[in-house]
Amino acid sequence: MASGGVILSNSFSFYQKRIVMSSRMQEKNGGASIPHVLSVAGSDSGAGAGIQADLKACAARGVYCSTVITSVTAQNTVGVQAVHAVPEDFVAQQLKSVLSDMQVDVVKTGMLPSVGVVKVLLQSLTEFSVRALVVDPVMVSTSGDVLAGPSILSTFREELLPMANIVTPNIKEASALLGGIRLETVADMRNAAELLHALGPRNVLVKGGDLPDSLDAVDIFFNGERFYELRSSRIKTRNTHGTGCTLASCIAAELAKGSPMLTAVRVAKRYVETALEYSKDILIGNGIQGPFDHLLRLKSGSQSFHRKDAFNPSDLFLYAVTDSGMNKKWGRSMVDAVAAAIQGGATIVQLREKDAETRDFLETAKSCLAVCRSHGVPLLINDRVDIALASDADGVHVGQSDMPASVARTLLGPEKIIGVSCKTIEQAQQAWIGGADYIGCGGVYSTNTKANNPTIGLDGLKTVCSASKLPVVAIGGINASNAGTVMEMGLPNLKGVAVVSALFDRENVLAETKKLHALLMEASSSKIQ
Ligand SMILES: Cc1ncc(COP(=O)(O)OP(=O)(O)O)c(N)n1
Ligand SMILES: Cc1nc(C(=O)O)sc1CCOP(=O)(O)O
Ligand SMILES: [Mg+2]
Repeated sequence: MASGGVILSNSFSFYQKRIVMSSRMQEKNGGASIPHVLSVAGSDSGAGAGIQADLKACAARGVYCSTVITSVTAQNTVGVQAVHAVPEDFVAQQLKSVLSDMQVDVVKTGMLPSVGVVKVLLQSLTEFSVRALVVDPVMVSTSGDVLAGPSILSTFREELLPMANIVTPNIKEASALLGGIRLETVADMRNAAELLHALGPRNVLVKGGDLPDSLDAVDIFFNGERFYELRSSRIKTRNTHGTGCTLASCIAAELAKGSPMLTAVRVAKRYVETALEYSKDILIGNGIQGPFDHLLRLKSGSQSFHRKDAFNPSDLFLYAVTDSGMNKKWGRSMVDAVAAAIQGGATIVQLREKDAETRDFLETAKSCLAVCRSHGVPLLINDRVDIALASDADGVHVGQSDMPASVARTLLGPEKIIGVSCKTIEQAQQAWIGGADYIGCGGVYSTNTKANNPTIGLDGLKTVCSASKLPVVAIGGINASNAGTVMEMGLPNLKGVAVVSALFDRENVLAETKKLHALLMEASSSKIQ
């Protein structure tokens, strides 16, 4: 065992052993190994910190996380109400169960409530080799509750820190580990990092989040040779419960993936910053310090998260597809055009901006989204999955030469809407397999809006509709004079019509949309399914 770290993290012998082991396992089980962090920490019933935060952080970073629970806390956003320590021999049993069976890359520690638990852990680490040990020296919760008594300090200093590849104290913890020295400035933090490093860990990260009077959050990273001042903007939010656990877990996760230490720290900091920014307004619990959202999904005000159904096929009834050329020609902005279409009865909108600069497209998408959201009308983006993601639009529409639906689904997740253009039964089948929500089928009639677009006619539409497992919207040359005919055919799965020029290559978008809407209502009153 190398001193000052569990095992040489870049040791050739480790990698050799790992490769041999994993290829043997792969031969045996036909599987691939994935980076693995073992979290040895306490449970937080409020799930903002502790084991629960570690699991979420590792999941968010794409790393497997196993757990050894050292203590069970009754805890919420107000504070820690009770602590129940897990017996030391049972902590030992959990360690053995995990380490004897699974190839753990990195061990990350959080709440270690007794000297006995630290010793049990150290014993396990001599029996089972891992690549790195990340020590988050949890002593006081963010609410101020004491989670590890002073008796443990000397064990931390003398036995645990010398084994650590990195230790990540906040200012209070760094001060406690160093016998109560005052830490009030960045210079004090540098000094503390150096003193802590002398205790044996290979790297030290002193977190300055609690440093008074600083505009940005400064952390000091010291690797024994160089100091790094890692600065990030201070995010104003009550939702900071669990940031320490998360940061340490994220460092462990990046190390498990093979990153060098400084990279792992930088990535972890950026991840925590992003998560805090993303969840700065969410409200969970009534206490002064709330949890944040590791998976960046609960963003306050995000209508898409709260949407009950990801997609309602009847939204395809009157599908307005924009065209910037047409709107420019008639001297109106995209947002005004979309607002008028919605007012006239459009039930779904697609932004089809073929020539827009990316930045302009994104801004337009955001503005149109605000209008659509305020009316409960879904907004899809034509072709550009990146714009859909960046604007948080409700989904995308892709064609046969765009990104495949299955890839778009992977990128957008299960809740977004995906539409695919199909002219044949095979394409419709493929769209269904790829995870699309609906298909656009055309050109039903010839069109000047899309160049070189083969017309499949009403017969082609009928063929695809009859075979489709997905709802269908008809497109191509549809206007007030033929929409009734299309809908009155009563084709299976046909839910509506998608229209560009009949709405937007007109002077009065509102009036044209109203007219088409009324026609569709009439035609569908007996026919639409
Ligand atoms: C509802 C709807 N159906 C079909 C299309 C056409 O998509 P695609 O084939 O990708 O062609 P472009 O629109 O990208 O030129 C559509 N946009 N919407
Ligand atoms: C964008 C588009 N896709 C089509 C397809 O057949 O897949 S036809 C088309 C253009 C539709 O415009 P208009 O309503 O002005 O005819
Ligand atoms: Mg396309």
